[in-house]
Amino acid sequence: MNSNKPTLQEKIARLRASFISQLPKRLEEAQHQLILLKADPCMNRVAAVELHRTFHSLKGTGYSFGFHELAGIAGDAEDYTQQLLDLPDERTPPQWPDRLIGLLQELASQAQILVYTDMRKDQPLETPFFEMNDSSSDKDSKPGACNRLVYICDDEIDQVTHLSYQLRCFGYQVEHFTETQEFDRAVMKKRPDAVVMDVRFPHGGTAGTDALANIQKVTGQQLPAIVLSGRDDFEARLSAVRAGCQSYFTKPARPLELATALDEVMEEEVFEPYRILIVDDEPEVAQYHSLILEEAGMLVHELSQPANLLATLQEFRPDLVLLDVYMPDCTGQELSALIRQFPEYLSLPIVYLSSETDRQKQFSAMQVGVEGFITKPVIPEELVAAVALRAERMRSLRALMVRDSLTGLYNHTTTTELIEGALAQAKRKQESLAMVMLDLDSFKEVNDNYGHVAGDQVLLALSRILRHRLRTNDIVGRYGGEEFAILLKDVTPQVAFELVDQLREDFSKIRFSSGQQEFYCTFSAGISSFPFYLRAEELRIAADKVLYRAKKEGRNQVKLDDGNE
Ligand SMILES: Nc1nc2c(ncn2[C@@H]2O[C@H](COP(=O)(O)OP(=O)(O)OP(=O)(O)O)[C@@H](O)[C@H]2O)c(=O)[nH]1
Repeated sequence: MNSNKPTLQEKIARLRASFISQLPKRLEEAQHQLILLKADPCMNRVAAVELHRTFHSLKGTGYSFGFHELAGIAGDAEDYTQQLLDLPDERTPPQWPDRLIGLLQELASQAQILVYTDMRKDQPLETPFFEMNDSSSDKDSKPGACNRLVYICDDEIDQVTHLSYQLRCFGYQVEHFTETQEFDRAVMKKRPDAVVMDVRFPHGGTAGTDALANIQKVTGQQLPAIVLSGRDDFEARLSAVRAGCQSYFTKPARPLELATALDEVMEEEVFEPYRILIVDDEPEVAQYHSLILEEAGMLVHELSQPANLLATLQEFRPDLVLLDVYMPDCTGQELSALIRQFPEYLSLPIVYLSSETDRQKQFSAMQVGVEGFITKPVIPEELVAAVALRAERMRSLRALMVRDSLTGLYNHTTTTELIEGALAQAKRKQESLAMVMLDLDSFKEVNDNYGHVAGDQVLLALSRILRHRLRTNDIVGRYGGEEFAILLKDVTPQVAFELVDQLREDFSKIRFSSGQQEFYCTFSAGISSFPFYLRAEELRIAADKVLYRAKKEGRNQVKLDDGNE
């Protein structure tokens, strides 16, 4: 029996994901139709009708799935194509190809944003009896808003006040309690995203961890929690394990370490299922393996017709392919070789799932760049483990292509592409944008005085602040070594200035440590804006120029471009 039957929400989520994955292909087709259209001086009506249909379908499906931005552009394109179709040939305006090319470019930018967003999308939390914490929607709407809610429970008021202050600098919304009873009441009223709990309280040596264990017992749900305690003995640590706490820190608190641990416990709740493609000509066999993997939380697509493989790869975007070796139309070996003909699938893990036990035949079948061989009948746990391990590696590899490995922010190339896309969108919506170039001050000295590892901690802390304090639809990238590029959407230059200046102030108060030494760090930033500058490169140069001025005038400051540089 399949206990993992997808809910309606999950089915819709799958359909949305599939729509997103198909977008590049659809837009490619539209581009092809446009080329045909352009090639004919009298406008090829057949291609125009086809193009109209494509825009129409993108609009309809886009709205159905809630992609209003994309659907809006497709709607404009549809209207414009309809106007062209309604005109007699001799009255077609000369600028029509440019207008359509522009709209198509906007659609491509929008599609790119959706694809990236889809790669980093979170699953909603299931909190049936707690009041839903709606702070994430704040984050999307208000520039610079704090987001994730952390409860700190500790009876040492000085510790708590200082730690709350530092964690707020990292972008958490923090509430603190000095008594466990007060903490209990707050949790039942509003579930936090994570908890920092002390162990010892005046009324009990392990009263803090006991309170957490009790909440779990009463509600049946585990709160993501870490311990920060003055105790460092076996009993205290064991009580933390029993209360389900993921990390244990001893006082004094090191805010960056705690922020990192908090991120980890919160991220554990985010799970995007591995996407597995099973190619097997026997549907029942495919279904059986599919059930095992689905039971382990994976998303599985079964394919019995190898001829549909390429289309399926493109649409389903699997993290791994499980291939039967012997099929009537072609062999697994041939299919693997075919997959490897495409550069984009060179790193896609392929694993054979076959009843072939002859080691020699297995070995020769793997010569075409196949990762592994699992023999039927499978042991379910082994199948799940082998697939999960390889799929995870594929995920990490994909992330590497888009993100900077140290900070997890977008890398230089991705940042530049996303900024171009956002600019096209702002032009269409006639919204303002702010571009921020941000650079750590005297960072060489930090490395020289406290070591490269400490320098990396500073980079991590700054990226964490940027990620948490900016809205999810803002673009934050690591542009170079100690330089960051940020694009703030739909903000006036003044609002952008105030926001970045507040970040600067908060960041300057974060206490870093390296061995016994403690130090603080600052950054300088330059801001330029659209529509004052119309092109991405102009925006960057202008922001860079004022950043240079901020450095020259003493660092630890933000400068706003006024067009006079
Ligand atoms: N720890 C660490 N340091 C890095 C990384 N990338 C670049 N850096 C260092 O960043 C420093 C940048 O130094 P400079 O360009 O001289 O600038 P600065 O010392 O920050 O001085 P100003 O920008 O003028 O305030 C160099 O020492 C680089 O080695 C990294 O990933 N980790």
